[in-house]
Amino acid sequence: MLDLGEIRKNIDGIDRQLVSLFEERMRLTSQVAEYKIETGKKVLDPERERQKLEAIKSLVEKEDNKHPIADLFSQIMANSRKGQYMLLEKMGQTLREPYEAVDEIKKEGAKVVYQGVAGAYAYAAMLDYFGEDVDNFNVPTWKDAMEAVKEGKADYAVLPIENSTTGSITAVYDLLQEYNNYIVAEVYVKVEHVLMGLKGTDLSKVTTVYSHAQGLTQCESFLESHKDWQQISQPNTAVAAKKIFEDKDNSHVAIASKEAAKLYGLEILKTDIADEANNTTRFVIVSKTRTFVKNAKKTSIVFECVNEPGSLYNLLSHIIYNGLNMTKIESRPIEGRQWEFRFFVDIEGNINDQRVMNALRGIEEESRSIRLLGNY
Ligand SMILES: O=C(O)C(=O)C[C@]1(C(=O)O)C=C[C@@H](O)C=C1
Repeated sequence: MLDLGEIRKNIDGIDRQLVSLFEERMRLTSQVAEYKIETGKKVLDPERERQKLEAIKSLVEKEDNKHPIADLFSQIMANSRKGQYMLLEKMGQTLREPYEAVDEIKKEGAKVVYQGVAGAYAYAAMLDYFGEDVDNFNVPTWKDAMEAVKEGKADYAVLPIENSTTGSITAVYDLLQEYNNYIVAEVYVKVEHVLMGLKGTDLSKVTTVYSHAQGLTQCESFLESHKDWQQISQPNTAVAAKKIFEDKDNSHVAIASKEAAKLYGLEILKTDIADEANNTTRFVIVSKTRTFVKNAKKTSIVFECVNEPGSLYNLLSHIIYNGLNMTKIESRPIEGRQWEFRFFVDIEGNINDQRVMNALRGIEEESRSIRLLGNY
């Protein structure tokens, strides 16, 4: 009968040797880092790693151990690289481009653009962040909003990026990639649909309800109890509210935001009519300048990795290795390269946080490209 205690004691002895050899190896790779700092040589040396793995595999006696040993040494070298990036960043050898750090994003006198019409949810997000007196204008598309910021016609754009029920707004992610604008803040707006009509509207006399198709779908249960109402969709919820105001017919009602009711002087007939109580949209505030608040807590990046096994895993390992929390990942196809993707990632932390610096450094060195989208 084998003695488990005895076997484990032997394993413990071997592990002690592995740990001490690992530490000795890490000390040597720190010296390599010093050499690389002096000479400007890149940390990642794919040819050396390839040769190393081949050599290691040829050392094993048992064929079955070839794959596990290569796996183990890939990890050891990945960790040695991470240690080297950490040293490089500590020595001030950063690749990060400079930015302006401010106490607060400047809101006074700012000109803001949003997509849609007054009373829409982007409009509510804008008022929420910039205040009621903000100097603003609207444009028909999200791309127009990005363009207005790029051309300096607006200081900031307000764009929806994700909804808690329906997910990411992928077109806006693509625009963040296309334009060299930066995310400087975010705002969460609860999408609270309310029923509105002219002052003194009698619900029992209503014949028609207007809203955006999404608004009608999101209030399905409420509309079930008003089956006799004709449902008519409009380009967006604010247009529906405007229609009630203009048509002056008190048998017509609209489903839109509270802001839309206020804007068109309509009476709120019923609140909380959406099926999903916590329907929230996250909006980003985008600027042309690299100006981030000093106490920013979230870092957004976009990167592309080479199309080979494990490449995404390896890049994300920089986030894990530095103990950071990744709060979001979104993949989008790369135009002109079928079935290749770029990844949008949000991590908790400020870009001045050592751990964030190390992770971004590692991804920068080992990805095909990376861009900092914002720190807010
Ligand atoms: O030899 C080097 O240049 C090192 O930086 C050391 C090491 C390793 O851990 O073996 C780490 C990273 C390189 O990609 C190659 C090898």
